Amino acid sequence: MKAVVIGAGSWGTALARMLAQKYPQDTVTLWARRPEAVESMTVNRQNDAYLPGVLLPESLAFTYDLAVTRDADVIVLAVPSHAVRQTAAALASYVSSDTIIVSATKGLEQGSLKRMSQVIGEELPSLASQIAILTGPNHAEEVSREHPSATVVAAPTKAVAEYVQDLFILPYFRVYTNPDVIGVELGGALKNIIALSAGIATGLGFGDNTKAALMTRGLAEITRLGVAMNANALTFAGLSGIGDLVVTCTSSHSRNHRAGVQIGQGKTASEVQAATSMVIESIRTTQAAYQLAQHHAVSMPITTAAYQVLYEAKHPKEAVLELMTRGRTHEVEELAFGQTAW
Ligand SMILES: NC(=O)C1=CN([C@@H]2O[C@H](COP(=O)(O)OP(=O)(O)OC[C@H]3O[C@@H](n4cnc5c(N)ncnc54)[C@H](O)[C@@H]3O)[C@@H](O)[C@H]2O)C=CC1
Ligand SMILES: O=C(CO)COP(=O)(O)O
Repeated sequence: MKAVVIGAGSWGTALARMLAQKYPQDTVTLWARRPEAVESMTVNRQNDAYLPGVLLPESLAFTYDLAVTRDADVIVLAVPSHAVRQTAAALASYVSSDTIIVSATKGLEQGSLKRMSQVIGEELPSLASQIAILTGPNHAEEVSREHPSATVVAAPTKAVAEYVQDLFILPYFRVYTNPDVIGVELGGALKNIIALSAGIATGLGFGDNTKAALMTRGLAEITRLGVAMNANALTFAGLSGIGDLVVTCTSSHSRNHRAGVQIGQGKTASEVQAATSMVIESIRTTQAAYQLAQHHAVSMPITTAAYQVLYEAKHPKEAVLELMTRGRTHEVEELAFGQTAW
C-alpha cells in the first residue's frame, strides 16, 4: 500500500503518524510545502512547528515533492480549505484511476461556496466517486497522543467509505461510516463558526449558559442550512455535528475558539490570524456560510452575527444584544401547538 498525506500542519502530521504506525511495512509519506519543514522532521522525527512533543515513526517518510503521489493508493488531503483547489489540481497528473482521495479539511470554498469534496471532484473529475471525507471531534494534539477518539467517514459508495474506515481504524481511533456526504462535510465546516462565537462570548466575560445556548441554537441553524442543502438532519446529531461542535466549543486546543476569545477581548480577525501560522478556518467559513444562508433563504442568526462582527466591524457586545432581543421564535419549527401530546 502506498499512502501520501498532503499537508504537514497538526492534523496532516497526526494522520500520517497513524498510518505509519498502523502500516510499518508499507510506504507512508507526509508531504510538506516547505523544504525546511521536511528537513527538520527528517532529522528530529517531530513536527516542532505544528505538533511538538509527538514522536513520528521511523517508517514515516517526508517530502516536498508532489510527484510522490504518483500511483498512490490513497492520498489524504489535510491542507487548509483555501489551498485545497490548487493542491488537488496539482495532483491531477499523478493520480491513477483507482486512487482513493480522503479529504480531512474542514471548510467551504470562498466565492464558489462549495464543499471540499466538490472542489476536489472538479479538479480530479475521474475520481469523483472515490472521494471520502474524514471528520469528527478530533484534535490532532489528542489523537496523536492516542486519547480514545471517534470519527466518521462519508463517501459516495459503501465500498469507499469502508475502505477508508479500515484504513484508519485503530484501538484508540474508532471510525464510523455515514453515506450522507453533504451533512458530514457541512457539520465539520460549520461548527467552527459556532466555536468562534462561543469564544467571543467567553472573551466578553460570559459563562457556561451563554456557551450552551450558542451550541444548541448553533446546531439548530447548522441543521436548517444542511437540510436545505439536502443533508439528513440525523447526521447533525452525530460525530460530525454535535460531536465536533462540543469539542471545538469547549477544548483548549481549538484555534477557532481561541480566536473568538481574542476577538471578544477586542482584537480584529485579521490581527488574530496574523499572529499565528495555524489556520483559523471559521474566518473564511463564516463568510461562505452567511452567503449560503442567503442563497438558500435559511435563517442563521448566530452565523449572521459572527459575519457582522468579522466583516462589518460590529462590536461583539452589540451583536449579542441583537441576537438576544430579536423576534421571538419556536424552539422546534416542526412541532406545532395543538398537534403535540400533553
Ligand atoms: N488541527 C486539528 O486538530 C484538526 C484540523 N482539521 C482541519 O485540517 C485542515 C488543516 O489544518 P491543520 O492541520 O490544523 O493546520 P495547521 O493550522 O496546524 O497548519 C497549517 C498548515 O497549512 C499549511 N499551509 C498553509 N497555507 C498553505 C497553502 N497555501 N498550501 C499548502 N499548505 C498550506 C501550513 O504550511 C501548515 O502546514 C483544516 O481544514 C482544519 O480545520 C481537521 C481535524 C482536526
Ligand atoms: O476540527 C477540529 C477538532 O475536531 C480542530 O478545531 P480547531 O481548528 O478549532 O482547532
